[in-house]
Amino acid sequence: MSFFRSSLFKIGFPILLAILVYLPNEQLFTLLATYQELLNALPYVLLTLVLFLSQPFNQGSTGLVSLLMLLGYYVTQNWLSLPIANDTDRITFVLFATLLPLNILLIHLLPEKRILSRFGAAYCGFILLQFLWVYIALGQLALMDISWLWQSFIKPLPTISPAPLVVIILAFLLTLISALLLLFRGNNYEQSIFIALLFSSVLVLSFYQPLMPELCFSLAAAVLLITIIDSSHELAFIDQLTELPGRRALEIEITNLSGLYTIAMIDIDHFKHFNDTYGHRTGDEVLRLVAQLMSKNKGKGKLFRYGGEEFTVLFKGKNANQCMPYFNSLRTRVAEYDLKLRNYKSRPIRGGGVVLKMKPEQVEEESVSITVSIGVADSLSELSPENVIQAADKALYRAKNSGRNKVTNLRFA
Ligand SMILES: Nc1nc2c(ncn2[C@@H]2O[C@H](COP(=O)(O)OP(=O)(O)OP(=O)(O)O)[C@@H](O)[C@H]2O)c(=O)[nH]1
Repeated sequence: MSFFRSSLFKIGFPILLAILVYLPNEQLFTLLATYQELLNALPYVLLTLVLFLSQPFNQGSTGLVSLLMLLGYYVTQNWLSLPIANDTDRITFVLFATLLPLNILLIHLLPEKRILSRFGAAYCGFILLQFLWVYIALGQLALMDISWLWQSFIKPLPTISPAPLVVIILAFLLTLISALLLLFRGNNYEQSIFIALLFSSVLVLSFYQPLMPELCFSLAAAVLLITIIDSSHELAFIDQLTELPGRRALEIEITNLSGLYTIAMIDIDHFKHFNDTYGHRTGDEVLRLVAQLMSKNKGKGKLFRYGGEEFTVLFKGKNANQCMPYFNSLRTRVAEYDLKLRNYKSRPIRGGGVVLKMKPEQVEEESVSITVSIGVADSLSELSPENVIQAADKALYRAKNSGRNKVTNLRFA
């Protein structure tokens, strides 16, 4: 699951789709041509769906992206019908191919606010102004001889696109910028911007290929839809701090449990003391680190953040006895991990790993060790998953009372 949430996948998957669309495939085009009317309507349907979903799911930027894509698709269907023959058509295409990617990239600078708000109304006004400007500019240009433009620096690429090379390069450059932002910051709305820019660029590059607007806008909308659903799922079920599935995910998981399974409750020892000594922020980093350590050493178990400094591991198809080696090794790995706290008192706030921007001589290092207590129970002696969790909790209590840094199973205690 973490691979599908990685920036690499979020960038790689849309690129793969974009390449597939770009590669000419006669048979596919012939097949799709028979569904022309359906294909014409598909981007409108999908993008409107994304636009509406962005409101309750609080994904304002994705809403803005879908609004721009809707308008972009409308322009391709009504203002840019092929063949693009005269100067006005060409300049319309150049304006479309420049303004759409620029407006999409601009969303990076805007606040993440819902469309149905004063902000959304102001944004719609801003877009309307651009349409007005384009309308007036096109009217003026129609009265002038602008043929010289095509001979000089904005020469269109004759066979593949009505856009000049410089506009195509601009579109891909903006896509690259958004890919880098997505790679280094990884926010969900950045993925929406990247998807829209990528498919707009492919469209600008290959506008003369059959069904390109329909395919590019439909695919962009489909990936946006997946993104919006996935980020809502993430918000609901994934713990933001540790990036592990949270308590709600566990609750849903246990409603589907049956047969043989083992549940372990894992609690970091003396974490209150740790927080009091090193501060809450360092405590957060430690929680994240312990989560990573446990993810690497959980065997085939499924790990959840139960809440606070407590985690849960679920093993399906195994009894407690069979799982004990995993839990013992997990406990040992955490206890043996040499946790280095670097200048924790003056550490700046961070988003991911430990960030230090200090001269080496200013860095103070302190080694601390963290231990965990683990309580284990299985479905062999309990009636329901809730009972198994309660039994694991009791076992954890026993582990704490018998000195901590222990794995306890009440059946064998
Ligand atoms: N930094 C940080 N602290 C948290 C978080 N959630 C819970 N805590 C802290 O975890 C501590 C839990 O303390 P206790 O329940 O008393 O347990 P403990 O100190 O670990 O002691 P034992 O469990 O008995 O070993 C409290 O200080 C909470 O504030 C979190 O997300 N971040």
